[in-house]
Amino acid sequence: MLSITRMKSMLLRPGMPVFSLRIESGRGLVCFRGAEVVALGDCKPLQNPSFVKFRRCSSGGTVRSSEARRCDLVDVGSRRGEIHVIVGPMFAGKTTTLLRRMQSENSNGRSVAVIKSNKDVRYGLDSIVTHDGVMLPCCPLAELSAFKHKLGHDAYEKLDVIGIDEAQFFQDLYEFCRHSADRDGKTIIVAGLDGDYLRKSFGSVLDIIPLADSVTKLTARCELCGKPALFTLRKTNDTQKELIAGADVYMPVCRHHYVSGQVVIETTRAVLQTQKVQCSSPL
Ligand SMILES: Nc1ncnc2c1ncn2[C@@H]1O[C@H](COP(=O)(O)OP(=O)(O)O)[C@@H](O)[C@H]1O
Ligand SMILES: Cc1cn([C@H]2C[C@H](O)[C@@H](COP(=O)(O)O)O2)c(=O)[nH]c1=O
Ligand SMILES: [Zn+2]
Repeated sequence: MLSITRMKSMLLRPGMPVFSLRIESGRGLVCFRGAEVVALGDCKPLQNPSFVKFRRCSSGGTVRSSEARRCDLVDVGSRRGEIHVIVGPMFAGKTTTLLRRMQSENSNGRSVAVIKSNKDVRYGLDSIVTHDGVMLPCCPLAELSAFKHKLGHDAYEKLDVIGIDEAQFFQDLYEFCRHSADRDGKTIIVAGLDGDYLRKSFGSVLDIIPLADSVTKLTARCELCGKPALFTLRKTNDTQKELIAGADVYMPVCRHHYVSGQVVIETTRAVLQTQKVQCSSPL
């Protein structure tokens, strides 16, 4: 633990690497090397810090003779971050579960916000919408790193819970979840596809499993036999990984019907390819 009193007697020593501290309320002039504070300005005392989070100064580099840097001190000790991941095939209830969890957090008096990828415009842009048509306002983004700036620093500081839908479309998912939970003490609830139509890892969803407090894999109903559906079958011949669509293109299936269905689709694709080659070659 670092008390303000320990900070008083430190003097700047030129040529030292400098970090910065952030405090939740107020701002301070403080520089330190490792856990040693090397200079102190008009800092407000930390409210009973169980520990303070050290971060390298945004300007980085070393301290020149009499220079001090404006930075904040944050007492993150009282806020413990969490990460909860909800995965499964399409139509498994991932968005429904996320939406219900966010409503529950909100009714418990916690401040919540939901983000979704701006790639998903199937049912509208500024709401997350389940396949049943249930909606919740959200912030559509291309990258999660834009969220704090878009929401505003003070509003972000007040947030307790952040929901992320269609997480497979965010390339910066890992770093956003890590920083928001570890550094900022937020509860992050992530909903997304674990696999694409080929049952391959989709985006960074599987990468955040090692960061997670909990992982929930949901199932849908197999459209062909009614058994639990683990996978998403693409009914068309499209082969690109990202194809925004609903039941017109995709259906949830069990393992048996995925394997048999995939065989039918691959055979059809091969036949069509052969016909295309024959049609294009001279007689
Ligand atoms: N084959 C299916 N199995 C399960 N639910 C289905 C199926 N087809 C349509 N649905 C509907 O989809 C809803 C789940 O929608 P949603 O939460 O948006 O799923 P996800 O986000 O996982 O794609 C279910 O409540 C159900 O009404
Ligand atoms: C399997 C698969 C899906 N997608 C797209 C299709 C939808 O727009 C979303 C998933 O929506 P949901 O909330 O899980 O129903 O992802 C894709 O681009 N590629 C795929 O392989
Ligand atoms: Zn089946």
